[in-house]
Amino acid sequence: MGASQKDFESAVNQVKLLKKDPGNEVKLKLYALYKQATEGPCNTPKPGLFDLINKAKWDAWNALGDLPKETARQNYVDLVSGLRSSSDSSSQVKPEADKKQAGYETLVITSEDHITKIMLNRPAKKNALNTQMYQEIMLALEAASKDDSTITVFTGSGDYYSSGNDLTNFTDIPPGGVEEKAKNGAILLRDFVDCFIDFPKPLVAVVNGPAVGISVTVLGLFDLVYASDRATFHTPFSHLGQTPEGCSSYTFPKIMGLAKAVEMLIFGKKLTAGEAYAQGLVTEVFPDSTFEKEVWTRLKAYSKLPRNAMRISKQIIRNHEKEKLHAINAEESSILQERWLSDECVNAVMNFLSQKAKL
Ligand SMILES: CCCCC/C=C/C(=O)SCCNC(=O)CCNC(=O)[C@H](O)C(C)(C)COP(=O)(O)OP(=O)(O)OC[C@H]1O[C@@H](n2cnc3c(N)ncnc32)[C@H](O)[C@@H]1OP(=O)(O)O
Repeated sequence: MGASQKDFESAVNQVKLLKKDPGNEVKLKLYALYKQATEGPCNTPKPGLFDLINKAKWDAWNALGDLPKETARQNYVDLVSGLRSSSDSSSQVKPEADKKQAGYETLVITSEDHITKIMLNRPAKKNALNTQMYQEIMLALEAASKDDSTITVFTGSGDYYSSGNDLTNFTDIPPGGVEEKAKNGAILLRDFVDCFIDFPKPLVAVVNGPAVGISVTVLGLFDLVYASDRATFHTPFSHLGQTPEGCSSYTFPKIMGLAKAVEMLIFGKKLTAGEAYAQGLVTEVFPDSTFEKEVWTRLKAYSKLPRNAMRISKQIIRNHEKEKLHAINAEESSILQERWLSDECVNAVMNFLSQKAKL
């Protein structure tokens, strides 16, 4: 028998009493199930691109399609019951969690010296970007665009900057099947890259180690890229049956010339930090032993420069390309939507996952 209206109302009240913040992804699920259970299928207009929070909520609700109200009610009650037991058994907060700005699970965000630092924080997975991390980065960029920092910095925790798209993202197939998965992936990719195209303040990448895939391609949209001499830059798209994203099909030829861009984007040549510097993708390379110290000293000095002058200069430098970049992003995302359904891509991802499977 399904959950009664009383069970549902009691679950709604229990959510307010949870000891531990369940994180954005779970909150979105709760929101979507609540709306579906009380109002049925999503019936409101899609919020605008920059209304990130309401758009994330709308996407979550809309993704439930025609799920019956009774099933949504039951799923809501089950989800809350799971949260209650995990909240009760883990009320001892880990020290690491204390440091993180509330609401983020895959990032550590700090603000100091007028610098907002967004640190990718899944070191055990080489900071691979899972769906939650893409969403949290979009929220973090929106918040950073409005806070009182002058510059925003991305970096990675652990030995990698980022290993790119989390290939296990491909395994979580929704009820609508692989076509729906590919469609959702293309929407996520497009929204994600749009946030970088539109980011109004100077954006800096502190590339502390190897970078792969989308963590490399979006560097073409950053204003400064500082790299440790341990960093490498790798875009193995053909190996994965995939194609370039992050506007790199446009920015890379522009930055490094067609020949070198082709070597990276079609043939998957991995660049050292020195090579990436020589080709204009990296602003400056530092010895790993002094990387953090040198880079942060530099950035702290830059962060004292007048905020508005920097923002307006960025606008002048970047604005005339914005429309073009949005169009390129849309095109790259829609090509990838097709690619993700191809045998070439499916086989490459299966190959990675089966090699890594602990059998
Ligand atoms: C929705 C938007 C989509 C946008 C399109 C984006 C495209 C891209 O970004 S394409 C690039 C995708 N990335 C890759 O192909 C890299 C895959 N990973 C690797 O090749 C290797 O893991 C490595 C070279 C990055 C590191 O190798 P190694 O030093 O041997 O370390 P491990 O392989 O043992 O990694 C430790 C741990 O992390 C997991 N992991 C690392 N990267 C990924 C990843 N990209 N996706 C999923 N999982 C990843 C790895 O599986 C290990 O996990 P455990 O076995 O559970 O410890």
